[in-house]
Amino acid sequence: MNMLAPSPGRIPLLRLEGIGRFYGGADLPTAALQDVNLEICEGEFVAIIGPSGSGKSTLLNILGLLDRASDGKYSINGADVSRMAEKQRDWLRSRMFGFVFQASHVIVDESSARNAALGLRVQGVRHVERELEVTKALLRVGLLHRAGVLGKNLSGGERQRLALARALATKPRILFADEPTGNLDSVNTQSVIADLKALNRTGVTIVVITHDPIVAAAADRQIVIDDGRLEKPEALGSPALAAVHEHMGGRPDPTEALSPTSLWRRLNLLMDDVCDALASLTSRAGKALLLILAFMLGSGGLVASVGLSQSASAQVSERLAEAALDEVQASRSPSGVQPANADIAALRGQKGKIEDLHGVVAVGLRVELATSEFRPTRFQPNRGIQEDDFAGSLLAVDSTFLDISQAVVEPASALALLDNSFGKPVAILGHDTAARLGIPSVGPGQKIWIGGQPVPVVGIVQQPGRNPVLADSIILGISAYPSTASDNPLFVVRTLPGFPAPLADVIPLALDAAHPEHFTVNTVADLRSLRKGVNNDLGLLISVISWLLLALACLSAATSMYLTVQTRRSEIALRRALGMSRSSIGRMFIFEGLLVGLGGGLAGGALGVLGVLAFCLSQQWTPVLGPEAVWTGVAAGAVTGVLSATYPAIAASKADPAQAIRA
Ligand SMILES: Nc1ncnc2c1ncn2[C@@H]1O[C@H](COP(=O)(O)OP(=O)(O)OP(=O)(O)O)[C@@H](O)[C@H]1O
Repeated sequence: MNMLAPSPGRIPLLRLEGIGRFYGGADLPTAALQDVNLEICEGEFVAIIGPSGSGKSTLLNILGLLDRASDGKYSINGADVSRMAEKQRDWLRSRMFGFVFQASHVIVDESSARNAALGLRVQGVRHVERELEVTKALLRVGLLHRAGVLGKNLSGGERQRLALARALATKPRILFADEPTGNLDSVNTQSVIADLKALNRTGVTIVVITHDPIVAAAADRQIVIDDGRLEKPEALGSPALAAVHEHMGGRPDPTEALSPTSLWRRLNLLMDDVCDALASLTSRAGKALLLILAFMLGSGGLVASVGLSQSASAQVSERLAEAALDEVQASRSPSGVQPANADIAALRGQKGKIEDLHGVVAVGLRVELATSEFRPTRFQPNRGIQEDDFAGSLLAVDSTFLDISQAVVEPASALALLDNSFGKPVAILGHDTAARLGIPSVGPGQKIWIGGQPVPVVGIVQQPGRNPVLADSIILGISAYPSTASDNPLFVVRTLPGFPAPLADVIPLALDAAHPEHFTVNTVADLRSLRKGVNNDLGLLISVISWLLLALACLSAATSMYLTVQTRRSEIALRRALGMSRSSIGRMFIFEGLLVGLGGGLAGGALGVLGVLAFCLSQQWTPVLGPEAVWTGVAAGAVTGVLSATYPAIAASKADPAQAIRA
């Protein structure tokens, strides 16, 4: 039967007056709908039919508040919803409407039960109630046994029934169905028709778009649309309807139901957003893990770098604190007169002058030689053996210098050779250097080459004491060192406790009474300020690198999330269609970013702490890692996670449901 006019005695639930929908610019508009007048009453089963491109989906989208008309007025239960705010339209969709779309939109990575609960979740229904309603709805469409199956593993017919269950669960007043039997065989088609009819018998208004004559015939009324116009335009406001309105005592405003959202409901919705974000991440576990890894590297690097610089700083402080009480270092001022090759006798003379001063315990001598000039090698040069350049320090020292440094040298007898090696140079290796050169212990015939000359290795520094540089040095005896004019000898003076400051003034005078300015004396206090400077520079460098790592993690996560938003367009459209607000969609993605960032931050924090512990253990340092370093890592992960999700979240919340649902 073809009933173009509403049956008398029914309530006009939906009313379109002069509705037009135009696409394209103002200069060349394309009309998808023109001057549509239509009334649909409560409890009706209406089929909208017409050729392809005639405007059926456009009409359904306007009726379902997924799209806004360009012209005319749309009222629901008498209230004009054409200019209604987006939030109120979302609310009406979630409370009054159910949707079954042509492509049987379901969230493919979520279970049937979660899919069926989506509308209830948007309504803010509590979990216990939700489970009950979902069970009832799945039972009704015969899908309860498939409750745990993922959407992607359902057949076309099952997906269509799942979409129906999702709509049924919310107990809608109106069900909009766009080609609900489009992809189904005749058995499934009959089953969907039976479901729709049964639903209609319970009082639900049904508006269905269909090409299928069997579905159209099942409806009470067929509305034919062609080229954007109703084939038989309806006269609005029939006397029968006016009487009904009068009987109802005016037109109830559906917005009356928009009660202020309670705090409890808000919290509930927020928790749901977090659960959605979690579910979405766990259903794409591989991708989520990669993102977490990116944030983990960034924040782990940050925690490790903060911890390592703190530990290194503490290590240096410890050594300086030891030295501060009883050590000064004297050297020629840069402006001082450069002598001809500093001969060893002259140096010993100067050393003696310092030793004679009151408060001096011992004086060590050290000259740093240029490795570029002396080119230390393990094997004889020019014999075709390729060796890396030596990266440590090449020092010429006397035994007192090593004593003052509290270095442990094995064998101890090697120390004496430093001061007198019978005119031939000898070398002691720092233990790192020895390991690198493949000389684990001292033995007959062990030698290295310096300046093209063989130099026997007579000892190994097992512990560098106060002077960590010694571990990575080649130490020559000062008695036979090849002095050059560019050398600047350093006198390291061990003093009685408390004497560094007065000796700092006296030593230059003792060395050259006429020109004390030719000598500079550093107390360890001076070195402290130097250390501070070095630490600041080092800390800055490390934190710049770590923030750079985090920024990269943020960028890669933002790109990945943006791509995810694109692939989830139909899911986003579905959520919007079911009444989820734009802000809720945005929040869901922000929470995804937050969770990924937090996960990465926590894992990175743990990794950073372990890294610092392992490094400090290997260096025999005391690890120093304040809790703020760990929290910085976690907070950095969380903040960058949210930042990375911001643009994708905005893009997701702006998605137009009417457009995306067609995809
Ligand atoms: N976003 C859009 N921009 C431009 N034109 C559009 C847009 N959406 C729909 N149209 C046009 O509006 C007209 C009506 O489209 P609509 O999808 O409503 O038709 P339909 O009857 O549902 O078609 P079908 O049965 O093939 O799904 C068509 O000519 C279509 O090309």
